[in-house]
Amino acid sequence: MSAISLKNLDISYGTTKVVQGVNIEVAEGESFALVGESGSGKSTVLKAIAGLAPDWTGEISLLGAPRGHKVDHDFATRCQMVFQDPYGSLHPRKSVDTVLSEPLMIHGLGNRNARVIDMLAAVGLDQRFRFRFPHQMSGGQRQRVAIARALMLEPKVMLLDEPTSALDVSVQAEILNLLKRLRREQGLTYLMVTHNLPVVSFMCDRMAVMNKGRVVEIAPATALHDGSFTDPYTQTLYAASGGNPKYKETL
Ligand SMILES: Nc1ncnc2c1ncn2[C@@H]1O[C@H](COP(=O)(O)OP(=O)(O)OP(=O)(O)O)[C@@H](O)[C@H]1O
Repeated sequence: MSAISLKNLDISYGTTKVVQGVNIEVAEGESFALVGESGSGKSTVLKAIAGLAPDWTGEISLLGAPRGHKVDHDFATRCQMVFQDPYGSLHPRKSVDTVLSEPLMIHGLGNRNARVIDMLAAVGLDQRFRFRFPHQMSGGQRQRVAIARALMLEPKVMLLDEPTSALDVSVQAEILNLLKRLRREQGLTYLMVTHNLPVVSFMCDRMAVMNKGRVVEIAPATALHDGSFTDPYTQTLYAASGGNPKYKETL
């Protein structure tokens, strides 16, 4: 069974179709990247899976269960999204404790204190961060909180939309290492949007390359070591990236 299955997915904003005929199967436990230039439709695919893009046709399934078009709370417990900008995704007037407790309150789940304490530790934040507000934290610390919030309901699938591109390079490496560790420890599946090929090389097993709303190639991330791509657009993208620079593993 696939963790994420997209079949003949078309997505429109109004009368404009921005994603066409996307077919992707992400295996359980896999880390899969969506890459491509700005405007190619990567984030829109994630939004449709998360229920944030209203106008889509085709099939979206998560762990074997099809997604409908309505808000689906059960879906939210299995799949969560982390956004690029931790400022935007955290409410400025809510403490970390509130931000982390909310998903459990919404879903009527107990043991909030224990779970908040555990998740802060899991994302490498000291317990004193529990009663801080977003403006009292660095960008990297805010992104750790956003990741902790996404994990509060113990989802199996994480949708990561450029989760490190708003951070400076050394902090990017810290967050990528954190995501890598969490995936291993919690058996997570990742679908990650990025335009950064070194991130794919470091984090992902496979990648789909998007151009103008379509998937033009699906390749193993190891193709980034030798440039063995078949599609001309992918080859151009790879050449423009200057080869295969790397992030350092710190675990
Ligand atoms: N809310 C919206 N309303 C109308 N058009 C939109 C909306 N959001 C995105 N689009 C359009 O859909 C297309 C795909 O956008 P999308 O954000 O998915 O691209 P992307 O590949 O993720 O780009 P980037 O890397 O810059 O985030 C673009 O042409 C964009 O202008």
